[in-house]
Amino acid sequence: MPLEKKQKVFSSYVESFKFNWRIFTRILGLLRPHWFWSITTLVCVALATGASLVVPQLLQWVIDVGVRNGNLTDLIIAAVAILGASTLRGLFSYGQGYLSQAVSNQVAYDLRNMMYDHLQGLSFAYHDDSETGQLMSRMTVDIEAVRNFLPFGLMRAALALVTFVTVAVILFSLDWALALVTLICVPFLAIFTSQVAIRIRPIWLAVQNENGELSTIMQESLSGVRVVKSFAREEFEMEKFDKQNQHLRDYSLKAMRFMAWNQPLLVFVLNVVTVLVLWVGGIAVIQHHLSLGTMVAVTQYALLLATPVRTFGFMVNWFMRGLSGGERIFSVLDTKSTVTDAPNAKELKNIEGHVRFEHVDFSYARGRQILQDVNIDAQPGQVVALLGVTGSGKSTLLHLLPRFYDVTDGAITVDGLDVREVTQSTLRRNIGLVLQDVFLFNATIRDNIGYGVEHATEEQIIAAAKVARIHEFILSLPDGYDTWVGERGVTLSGGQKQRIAIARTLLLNPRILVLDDSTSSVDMETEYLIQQALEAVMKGRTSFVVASRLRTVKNADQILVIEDGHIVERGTHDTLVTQDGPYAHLYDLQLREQEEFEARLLAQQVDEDLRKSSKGKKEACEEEEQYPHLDAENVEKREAMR
Ligand SMILES: Nc1ncnc2c1ncn2[C@@H]1O[C@H](COP(=O)(O)OP(=O)(O)OP(=O)(O)O)[C@@H](O)[C@H]1O
Repeated sequence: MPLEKKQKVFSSYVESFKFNWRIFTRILGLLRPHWFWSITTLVCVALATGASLVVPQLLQWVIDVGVRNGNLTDLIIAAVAILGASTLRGLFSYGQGYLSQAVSNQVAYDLRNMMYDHLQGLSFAYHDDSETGQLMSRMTVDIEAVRNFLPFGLMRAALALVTFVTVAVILFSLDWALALVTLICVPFLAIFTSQVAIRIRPIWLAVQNENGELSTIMQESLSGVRVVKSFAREEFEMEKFDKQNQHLRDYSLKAMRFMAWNQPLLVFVLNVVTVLVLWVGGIAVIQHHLSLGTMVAVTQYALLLATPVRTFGFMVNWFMRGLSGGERIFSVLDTKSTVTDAPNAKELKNIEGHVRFEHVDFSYARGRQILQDVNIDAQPGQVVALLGVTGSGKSTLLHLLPRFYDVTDGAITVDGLDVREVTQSTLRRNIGLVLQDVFLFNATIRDNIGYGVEHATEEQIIAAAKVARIHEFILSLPDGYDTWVGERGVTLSGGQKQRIAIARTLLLNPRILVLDDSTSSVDMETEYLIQQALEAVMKGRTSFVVASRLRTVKNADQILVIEDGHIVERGTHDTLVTQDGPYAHLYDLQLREQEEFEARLLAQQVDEDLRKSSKGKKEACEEEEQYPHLDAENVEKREAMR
């Protein structure tokens, strides 16, 4: 190999060693809170090793002194001492086994919490880029690898080290020549093990990555099972899964093949050492250079090395697996959230709800500019409706207010305070959100409505459900508020989920409301009910509403028309509808049909009521009370249609 290449290989080994060392010391750092039990475990390791090392010494003594002198008392003393040492060894081994498992389970518990808390704290931008399956595999498979690293990797390594060092010292004190013969395997083991460790590490990392990929595929196809089935793509999904499964199997087999070579080779080396000890020691005994007791003791010590040597391969395996798991875990833990609380972040309390967007620009991490020079001044209690074609940036704009993402330029203020200067928790507590994708937890309806408010009372939950017009429906279910909604609320219709989400937000009683198309999947009648409720709820609260429904737009204090990230028009319905601008265009395109449909629907309902009624005039008056949302314009239209 040319010198330059050799240097390259060497420096890559050094780099890999440094990297592994860093991960190793970080894993060791996880033991810091459990230092007492970790040290107790090490003491148990040392004592168990000590107890087992006494036995060959006793054997030497009983052969060389007791047997030679024919002293039965010596034999009895040796037997009792050996039994005692064995009992102590058993007890300390139990302590070491139990404590190392207890400590490692505690570390795994801490890691799971650290990872979960960290993931909860990471911004939307991180979650946009990461795969759920990979994160889940880090939370399970990788943490398990670190958990096993401690008892099977670290403790065994400690045991092996203590045994090697002590046996070496004792052997040299007994007979230096035999000691050299016995320990001849050590340099071989050191080189061999480091080679195995360096090669097996990337294989384990690949196994763990493939595992994450497999989890991602599984998670995606299970949560998207309806799409898979509706497109009859089961075969495709099965093949995709099988392919990934094959990758995982192949990498696992590669790792196992490596380890399978490792084990017999180590045992072979051990057997060669035993034969050498018997050969060299036997000749020395025959030539009277060595006592029989010493030779038996040396053979026993060589055998004592057998256990750590035999499990060396196993230990290296767990060691490297733990390091790969640690690397994947720390890469998540080291990720800094792009949205964090400022060091002196203030609490946002008792706000009025004056919201301003000042020259706001925004683009997602890797992409074009989505919002440009957005200016909004929403006075406390105002309703701001956002209108625009799909992809124009309405949801993005709403996501900036609770700091799901930070603006790229400009500022957003609440009561004059920049949202980046207040704590995220108090900011979000003041903003009630009903997002486009309604997400319900796999819990009861009561738990879902009460999600945002700790210790919400039954009365509060029912009151919110009533306002969101979902109470009657909930009562019609056999289990009422105790009905389990299934994963993501799968047992409910889109409209029912939305109303539960609205109730959940109402319970928060926020000063600022953000409603992203929250009534898009409800029928007209339900929408009226919800909108009536929301209008009452919006009173006194600053509200930002993505409007795809007529009533929201008409009643808004400000309508903002967004086109390709710019606000291109603003005003009220009455002013904008008369201008020949984008609003009038969008209104014609999206809303006029709704208006006419509504008017027709109402006219039909009223006609039906009148037909059914024997007291026509009286019914007509009642009808006005029944549909308070019927504005003058609709009444005119209805009359005209009649
Ligand atoms: N997490 C994201 N990462 C990168 N780009 C995104 C992300 N979310 C949205 N976008 C892009 O930003 C632009 C605006 O999207 P946004 O969801 O704000 O539009 P919208 O007006 O709310 O659309 P719709 O009415 O369909 O909900 C789109 O081009 C979209 O592709």
